[in-house]
Amino acid sequence: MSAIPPVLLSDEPGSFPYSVLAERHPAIVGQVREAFPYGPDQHRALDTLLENCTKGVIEPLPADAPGRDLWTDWGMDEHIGRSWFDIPWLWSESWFYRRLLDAVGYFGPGPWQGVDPFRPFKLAELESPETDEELAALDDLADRPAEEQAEALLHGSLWGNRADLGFRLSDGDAEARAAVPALVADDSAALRTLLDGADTLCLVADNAGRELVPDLLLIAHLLARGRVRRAVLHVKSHPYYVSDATTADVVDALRRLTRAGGAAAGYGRELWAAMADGRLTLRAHPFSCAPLPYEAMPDDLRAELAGATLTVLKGDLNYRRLVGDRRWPPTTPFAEVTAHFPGPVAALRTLKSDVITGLTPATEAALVAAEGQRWRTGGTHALIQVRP
Ligand SMILES: O=P(O)(O)OC[C@@]1(O)O[C@H](CO)[C@@H](O)[C@@H]1O
Repeated sequence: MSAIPPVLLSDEPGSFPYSVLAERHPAIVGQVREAFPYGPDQHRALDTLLENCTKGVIEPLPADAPGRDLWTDWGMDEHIGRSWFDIPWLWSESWFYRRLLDAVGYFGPGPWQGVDPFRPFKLAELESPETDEELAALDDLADRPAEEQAEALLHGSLWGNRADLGFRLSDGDAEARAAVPALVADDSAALRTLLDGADTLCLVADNAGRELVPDLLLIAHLLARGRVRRAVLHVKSHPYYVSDATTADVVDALRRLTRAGGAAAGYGRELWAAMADGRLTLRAHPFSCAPLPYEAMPDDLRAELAGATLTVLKGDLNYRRLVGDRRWPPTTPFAEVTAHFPGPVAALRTLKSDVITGLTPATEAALVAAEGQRWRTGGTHALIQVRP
């Protein structure tokens, strides 16, 4: 068993975690503020949040705040009074989204209850010409052999993870940088074996829009071909990390598909029918927005995932939560750091933060020789890792 490195904090100026707290979060506050005709109370609360998240300390949730008990279970009391930069990065990031939702009145009561502050950005992406193009490409794919379709849809879902609005906010050039198609780790053969004839596939979604659409297409394909009997799509219980998918985002994506025409509409109808007959279900467990690694998941979720043939975790944040948000030596075996997970698990992720495991020494050496450490955070590399 490898030695366990400490969890990532955000206290090192110049590091990626530091930039997220010092730059990305203030930028998100600014964008949300501009996107809605908020009133003076909300503007004041956003000012307070901005000051607090960059210069202040963790302050307790009010006694009557919704979800306060959960946050107490998730370690709030031990962080109170400490700088956001000195506590685990994973924790302070989740806290930021929680406090942002408080500031705009998301948890209510009041007229802004349930109004997703990120919805305008998510909808803009769903309506973008890029989404049109991606959906139109499905018409050509429809004539290809089933295996080729499955492969294309799997890679669509994987690379869809580049479409992360939080990431693009703090890295304006991200989209223009060319992706490197060769995966840094590729267990897709093991993934195919697990998916073939699977009873239950749990897919833990990441971003809405241009990531969720290909996730849904992949699920539709697997269900329609009978490769998977049923699928459970785990989404966030509330808006999170800007573009993370909620139930409302699934509904928007399904509507987008069904009105697209062509092959896309066929996928949309398949998914709509699968929702109706129970082959596709949604799950929004509160732990989906917890500031903790999956190793700490509660018993009910553990039991549920233990019953799945395979759980596929999408994206960078889920990867961090799966392996623990630690600076592992990159060659630490993936199977070792995911041994805690209650069943077979796969990660589909583009690399957008420092955490990485499961590389061969040769792969790591080649990446470092070519790019220094930029490959870790640039969003140009991707991986498929499986622990059967
Ligand atoms: O999980 P996702 O959408 O793939 O990526 C999330 C992300 O943009 O946000 C985190 C930093 O704020 C990092 O894990 C990563 O850069």
